[in-house]
Amino acid sequence: MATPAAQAPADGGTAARARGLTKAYGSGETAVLALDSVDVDIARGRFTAVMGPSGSGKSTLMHCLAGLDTVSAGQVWLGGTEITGLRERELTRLRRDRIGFMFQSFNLIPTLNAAENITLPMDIAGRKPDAKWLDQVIDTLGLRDRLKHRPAQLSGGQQQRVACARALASRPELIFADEPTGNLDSRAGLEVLGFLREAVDRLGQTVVMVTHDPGAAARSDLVLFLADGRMVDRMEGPTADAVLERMRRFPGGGPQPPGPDEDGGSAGPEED
Ligand SMILES: Nc1ncnc2c1ncn2[C@@H]1O[C@H](COP(=O)(O)OP(=O)(O)OP(=O)(O)O)[C@@H](O)[C@H]1O
Repeated sequence: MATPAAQAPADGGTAARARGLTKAYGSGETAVLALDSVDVDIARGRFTAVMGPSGSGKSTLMHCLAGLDTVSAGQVWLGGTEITGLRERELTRLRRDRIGFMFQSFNLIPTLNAAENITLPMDIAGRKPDAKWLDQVIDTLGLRDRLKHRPAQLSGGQQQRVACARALASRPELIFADEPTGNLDSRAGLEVLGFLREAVDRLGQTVVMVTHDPGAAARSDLVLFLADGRMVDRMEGPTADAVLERMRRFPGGGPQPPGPDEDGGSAGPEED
């Protein structure tokens, strides 16, 4: 089926929307259909997790929703703006002004201190941060006494908190977090998830997080499940056990939880 026409895009309650989103890599015999006609609505002011087996298309979905990758077919809107079809220059500006990013590797600049890292994207854009908002973000993330520290002088969890503050600094319409706890031990990971949760609950932000960790997904409001490039299920009000159980039903056995004696076993029964 052809993708639907560019009709009324996002309503007030939708931060991002995709219709018929299709992404193929390569061509001919080596072509991979990473996303196969995905329809998705990301609700404003909510914390949405994206899960699925390895290779199911989670990162590709995030990249296409964030305008980091082109689509093969279908349409994507950020708020009321259709981003499919925008030129690279417009996309760069849109990403800079309207989206915040957090990655597994914190991507901080080693020579800048925490405060400078937090405001760097805005500095590059020539925009002045809203001082009141920035104060609120810094206090929410507990970074007040770390602002003069450079990344090497911070723990992994603190570095990810700085990355979180950087993503929040411009008060973006949408924050994309790709495995934000992937490089953290379980305690620091839980802390960062707590801050993302607070960013949604206290600061009214919208977060989309790709994760392999059922415990992390349990902090979200809604889990979307991808398999073979298709949106196959959704779970409101997830618990770690329910997510783990759902993942186990995928062929191949679901997520890759850490080993029993490693940190990060947040899929355990104590976690919720
Ligand atoms: N640049 C690329 N070139 C070719 N194939 C790609 C490329 N990026 C992703 N793919 C393929 O697209 C499919 C989806 O990949 P994607 O990284 O989105 O999955 P994922 O669910 O995020 O996986 P993981 O959980 O392992 O990170 C996979 O089969 C992958 O091999």
